[in-house]
Amino acid sequence: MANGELNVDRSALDQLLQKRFFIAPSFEIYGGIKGLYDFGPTGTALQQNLIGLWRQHFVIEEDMLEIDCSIITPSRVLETSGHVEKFADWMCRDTVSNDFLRADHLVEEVLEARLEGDALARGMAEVSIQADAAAKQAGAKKSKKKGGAAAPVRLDDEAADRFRGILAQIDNYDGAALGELIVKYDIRNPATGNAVTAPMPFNLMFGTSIGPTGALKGFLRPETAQGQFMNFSRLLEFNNQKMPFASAMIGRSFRNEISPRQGILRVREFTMAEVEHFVDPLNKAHPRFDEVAGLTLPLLPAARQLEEKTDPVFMTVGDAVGQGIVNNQTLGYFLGRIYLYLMKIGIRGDLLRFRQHMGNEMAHYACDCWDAEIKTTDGWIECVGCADRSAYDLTKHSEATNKKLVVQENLPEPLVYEKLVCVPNSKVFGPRLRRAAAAVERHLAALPEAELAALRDALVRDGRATVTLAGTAADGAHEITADMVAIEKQTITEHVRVYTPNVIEPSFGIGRILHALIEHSYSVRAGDGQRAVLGFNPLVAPFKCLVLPLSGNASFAKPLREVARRLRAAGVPARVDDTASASIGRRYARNDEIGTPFAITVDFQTAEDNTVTLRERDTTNQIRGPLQEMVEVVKSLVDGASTWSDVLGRYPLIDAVASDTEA
Ligand SMILES: Nc1ncnc2c1ncn2[C@@H]1O[C@H](COP(=O)(O)OP(=O)(O)OP(=O)(O)O)[C@@H](O)[C@H]1O
Repeated sequence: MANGELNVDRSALDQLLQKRFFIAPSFEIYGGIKGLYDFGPTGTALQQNLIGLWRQHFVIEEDMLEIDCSIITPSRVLETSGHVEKFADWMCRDTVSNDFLRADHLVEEVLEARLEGDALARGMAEVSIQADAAAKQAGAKKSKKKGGAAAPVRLDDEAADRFRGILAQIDNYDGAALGELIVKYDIRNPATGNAVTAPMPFNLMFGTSIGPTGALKGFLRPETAQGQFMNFSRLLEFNNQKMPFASAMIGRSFRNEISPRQGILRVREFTMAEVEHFVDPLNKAHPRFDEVAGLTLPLLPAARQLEEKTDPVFMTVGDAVGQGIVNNQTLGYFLGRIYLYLMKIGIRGDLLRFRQHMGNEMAHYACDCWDAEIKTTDGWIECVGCADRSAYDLTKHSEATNKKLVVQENLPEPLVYEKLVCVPNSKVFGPRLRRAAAAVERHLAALPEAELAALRDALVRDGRATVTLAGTAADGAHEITADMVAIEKQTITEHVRVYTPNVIEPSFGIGRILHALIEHSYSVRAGDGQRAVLGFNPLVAPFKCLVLPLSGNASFAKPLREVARRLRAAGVPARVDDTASASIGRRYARNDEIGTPFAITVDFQTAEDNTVTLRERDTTNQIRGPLQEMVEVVKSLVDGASTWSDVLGRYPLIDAVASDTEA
C-alpha cells in the first residue's frame, strides 16, 4: 500500500470485529447503549497484550511506580482540579428533532461534506480520491462520514480556501467562535437539515452520590491522573524523596460523550494508561534523553497549523528540543518513547503524526502539549496526549487541603539572602486581634514582598493600616497599628529548597490505539474468496498459535493434545480448532481473521513419525518437523527470538497439507 494510504472497507471490518467477537455493543439484547462496548475473547486478549507491552515499555523499562486508585471521586477533588467547571465540550441541539450534536464535530462534518461536494461538482476524475485529498489537505481529524454521498455543489475558490483554513484549526475554536461559524455558514444538522441552537457547554463527567444520604456528591473519574496527584507525597516518600520520578496507572475512565458515533474510538467508558512524571521546574532535562535524541519523528508544530499546513515535518527529537519546538527534554523524551511503543505494537509509521496543541486548544495551565494522532478510516485521531501540566494540579490540591505537596531538597551549599519579614510584637498583637490573631499572622507571613513593603510604608506614613482576609476563619478587615509589628529586612539562611514539581503527562487511550492497530493490520487476501487477514505481529496477536487436526480422524486426538499441552507449558496462548465440520482451509481462514500468526497441524504422517506442519499466516508457507521442535520454533517466533525467514533457512518449505483456498 502506498505511503500514507489506508485501504480498509470499514463496514466489512466492523462486521468482522463483531463476527470474530473482538467487540460487541454492550447490553445488545436490550437494544444497546451508544458509546458502550464489550470486548470478546479476541478483543480482550488483544487489549491485554497492548497493556502488557505498555507496562513493559513504560513501567518496567522506566522504573515507574504503578498504582491503582479509586474510580469514584468526591466532587471536591474535581472542583479543585477544574473539571467540575471546565471539563466540557460545546454542544448544539437540533431545533426540531432535539438531537444533540458536538459543535466542533458538526462544523467539521458539514464543511468537509461541502468540500467533498465541491470536488464532485468540479467533476474531477477520481472523485473519492480528490475528496479524500481535500479532507486531508484540510487536516480532517475526526471526519464522521455517515455514508450518504455529498451533494455536488460548487464552491467559489475563496469559500473552499476558507473552509480548509477553518478545518486546519478546528480544535482552536471555542463555543462562541463555533457559534459564529454556524450562523455565518448556515450550518445545520446533516441528518435532518434543521437549524441548530448556539453551542452551550456540556460537562462530560458522570455524576453520582456517595453513601446513603446522597449528600456527598461524586463523579466517575474522567482520567486516572487525579488519583496519582492525591498520592504524590506517598509516592515521593516511597521513592526515598528522589526526583525526578514517575507514577503510572492503567484503568477505566468515564466520559459522557455527547454523540458517540465512531465505534470504540469514542466511547463513554474506556481504558486509559497514564504516566505522571514529576520533575524539577528549574531542570526539565531527562537523564535518558540521549536514547531518543536521534529518533526522527513526524511533527506538526502549532506554527505550521496556523499556516494551514497539515503535513508533518520530519525532525529528530534532539533538534525539536534544541530549536525550542518541543518545550523541554522530558517532553521530548516521552514523545520519543511514545513513538517507539506505537512502532513496537505495529502502528504504521506513515500513518502517525505528533500534532502540537494550538493556543486556544491547550489547557490554560499547560505550557506545551502534543497529541500522537493516528490516521484511521475516521481521519486523524488523537490516541495519546502528552502534556506538560506544569505545577497546576499539585498547587491547587495543596491550596484546597492545606497539605504540602512539595519536594524538599537539601542544598549542597546553604542559600543566604535578604528578605523583608513581618515580626509581630507579641505584647500587643495577640491581645488586640484576639481570635483573629493567628489568621492575620499567617496572612502577613504569606504576603508577597511588594505588598509587605506597601504595608510598611502605610504604617510609617499613617501609623495604621487595614488588612483584609478572605477564605479564612477570620474573614474581614482588621486594623494593624505601627506598634503591633516590625517589618524589617532579615538575613535568611536556607539549607533546604522547597518546590512544587511540574508534571509531564503522557496519556494513552488503549481502545483508540487498539482500533487503529486493527485497521493498520487489516488486509484482504486477493484471489482467495476475498478473505480478511489481520496481520498482527506475534507480540500483540490475541492467540499466537492455532492447533488443529487435518480432519476428525480419531487418531489425531492424542498428538493434538500433546501439541496443545506443550504450547501451554511454554506459555504460548494457543487455540485448538478441531471442528470436524469445517475444512482445514476454512479453519485457517477464520484464524487469519483473528490474526493468529502460526498454526500447527496434526495429520496422518504425525502418527507415523511424530512430525507436524507449521504454517505462517502472512505467507501461508508451511514447513514440517518433529512435534516438540515445532513447538520450540513457535515459542522462539512468539518471543521475537527468531523470524519466519530465519526458520525458513533451517526447514525446507513443503506443499501445503491442505489448500488454503479450500474454504
Ligand atoms: N471518549 C473517548 N473514547 C475513547 N478514548 C478516549 C475518549 N476520550 C479520550 N480518550 C483517550 O484518552 C486520551 C487522553 O484523553 P484527552 O483528555 O487528552 O482526550 P481529548 O482531548 O478529550 O480527546 P477528544 O478531543 O478526542 O475528545 C486520548 O488521547 C484518547 O486516546
